[in-house]
Amino acid sequence: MDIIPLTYPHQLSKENLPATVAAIGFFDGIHKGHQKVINQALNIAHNTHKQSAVITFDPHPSVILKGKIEDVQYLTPLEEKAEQIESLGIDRLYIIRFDRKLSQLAPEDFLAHFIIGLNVDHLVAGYDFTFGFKGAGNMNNIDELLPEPIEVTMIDKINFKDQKISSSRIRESILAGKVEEAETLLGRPLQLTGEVIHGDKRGRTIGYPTANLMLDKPYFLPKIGVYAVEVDIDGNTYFGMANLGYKPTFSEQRLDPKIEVHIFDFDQNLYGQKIKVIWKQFIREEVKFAGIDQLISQLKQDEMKIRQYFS
Ligand SMILES: Cc1cc2nc3c(=O)[nH]c(=O)nc-3n(C[C@H](O)[C@H](O)[C@H](O)COP(=O)(O)O)c2cc1C
Ligand SMILES: Nc1ncnc2c1ncn2[C@@H]1O[C@H](COP(=O)(O)OP(=O)(O)O)[C@@H](O)[C@H]1O
Repeated sequence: MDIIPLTYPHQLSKENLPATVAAIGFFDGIHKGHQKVINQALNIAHNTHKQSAVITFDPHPSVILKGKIEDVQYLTPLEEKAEQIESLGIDRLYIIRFDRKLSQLAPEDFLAHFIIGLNVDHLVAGYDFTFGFKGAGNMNNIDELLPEPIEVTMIDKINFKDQKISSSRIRESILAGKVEEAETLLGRPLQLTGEVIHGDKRGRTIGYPTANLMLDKPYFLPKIGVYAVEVDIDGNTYFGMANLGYKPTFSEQRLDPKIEVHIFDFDQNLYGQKIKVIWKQFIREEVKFAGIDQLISQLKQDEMKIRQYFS
């Protein structure tokens, strides 16, 4: 997949670009609804022997329009968004820099410059996609705003349990620890990868060694607590129990939560290895124990409960 960052104005000329079917949207999370839009563009491109593209924006418009500093918590930060889009099989990804100048572009100029100007002759978007100054362009008036006619395909909203699948709904699910619901809405497992680093070497002394992770990129983390997890090591899947938190029994810091996982029926050195952790179910809140014996007896209960969950 070619990744092409664009600003307004860009210097590309239509004549040098292939006829393209493009899906457009912010697409944070690349969830099931987004996948439907992108897959529709892919199918049309395949059937009409054209190139496929995704057109997206960075940063999120709210950063510019609502003056939020760049601390929007993305479900898929740009790098992961690009990876997800690539995995769907898209040929090129245009990333339009969303700045003040872009936000002031009239809807018809947006289409002329970023749709017609990129040789897009078939555009696919969700029913609620808006574009141009004050979001005045939308899927109802797009035909009148296009400087020349092209095909436009609108994808209806998709629901889960009578509610629209949206990035904000998924964010809420994850923050509430509802990781199985997030998996359903995302249409893929909620997971992260990191390198196993050294901890305090306490785990082995209490019968529960834990692989401590240094994450390889920023992730949208679930609620603090203990989870049943699947662990992927070199393509092999194991079951385990993870703690996402601060180890309040041993530490006072509350700023930077850490992830560690005890893998069932496993006894190998993992330091320096990359492992993948897939969140399966929230088990309990993290607590500050009076001492190490209370922690151990709770870990035994967690293990029983989680082994049962997986059996
Ligand atoms: C399943 C699981 C649950 C845990 N729950 C708690 C907890 O509720 N409170 C806490 O202070 N630490 C908790 N821990 C963290 C342990 O304190 C930690 O694994 C232990 O101190 C070993 O740390 P080390 O890997 O740095 O040696 C949990 C760890 C695991 C694997
Ligand atoms: N079942 C297991 N689950 C997790 N790590 C294990 C397991 N068995 C062995 N290990 C190894 O032990 C290390 C964790 O032991 P621990 O005493 O908790 O040390 P640390 O505090 O450095 O994480 C892991 O990084 C890994 O290399």
